[in-house]
Amino acid sequence: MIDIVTLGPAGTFSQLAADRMRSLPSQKRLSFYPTLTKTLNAVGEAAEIGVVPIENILEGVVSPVIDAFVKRPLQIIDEVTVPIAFSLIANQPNPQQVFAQFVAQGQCSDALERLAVPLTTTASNSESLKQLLACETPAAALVPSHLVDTELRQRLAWVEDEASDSPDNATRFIAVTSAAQKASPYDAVTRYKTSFLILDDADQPGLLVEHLQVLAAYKVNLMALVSRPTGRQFGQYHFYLECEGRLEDSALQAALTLIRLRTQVVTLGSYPDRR
Ligand SMILES: O=C(O)C(=O)C[C@]1(C(=O)O)C=C[C@@H](O)C=C1
Repeated sequence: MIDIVTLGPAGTFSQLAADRMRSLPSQKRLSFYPTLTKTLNAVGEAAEIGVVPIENILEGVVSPVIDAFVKRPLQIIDEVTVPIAFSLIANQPNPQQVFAQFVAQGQCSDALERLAVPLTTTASNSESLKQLLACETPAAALVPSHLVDTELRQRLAWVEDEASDSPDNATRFIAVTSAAQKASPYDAVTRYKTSFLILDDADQPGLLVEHLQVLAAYKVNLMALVSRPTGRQFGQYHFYLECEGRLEDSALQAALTLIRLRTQVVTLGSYPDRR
């Protein structure tokens, strides 16, 4: 039995993602951690694999995950995209506050604006439901629609389904293992992608352009480029990149070797492209 950690409590979209991640065995033991940082810290310690969100189609990258990679690089071994549907629910007719997870707030901004009550930020969407159920004063919560079953509906004052800003809302999740563990073997028919970090330790004019020109010269197709502040000085950034292909591909290898001459590159693994 393989041990997997993800964001809890049970019922998060992260749990759905762990259940749907193709390369993970169906026989697995899932443990839940209260925050994304704690989940990632448990990988390689309490569990072999972690499942975390990396990008939402409306909100962009999940910054705590990218920032955690800068501190401790893990290996991405697989990804899955999960459609995200939210319901806004209330325990009594006139809610005076609303519980909502920090990433979910940005995905349901219209519904929250219409409700116009103070927000209490939670660490996960299941936590928002838990807090609402424990609340005795009139309150609302933004919760995953798959958690609002018939029994819960009967206990609520009202339910607004389709609370996302877009019906196309979706989040991409990744499965990560500690760098010491080996990723699953490659096969010839699967399309792969590779993630890596370029760490800013030599800020100078044109540095990013030069790195991108190297990738272009070797015909490495970029799929994502995200900057995150280093937290040390304004204007200093780390970059998270995704590109087509595997680390073993000679073009990507050559490009990264050249980029490494100028700055620090941290590879985060090659894994199946499940778009
Ligand atoms: O709270 C959850 O249900 C999660 O799985 C976390 C998370 C995230 O942080 O991105 C995942 C998907 C949704 O986009 C919103 C929240």
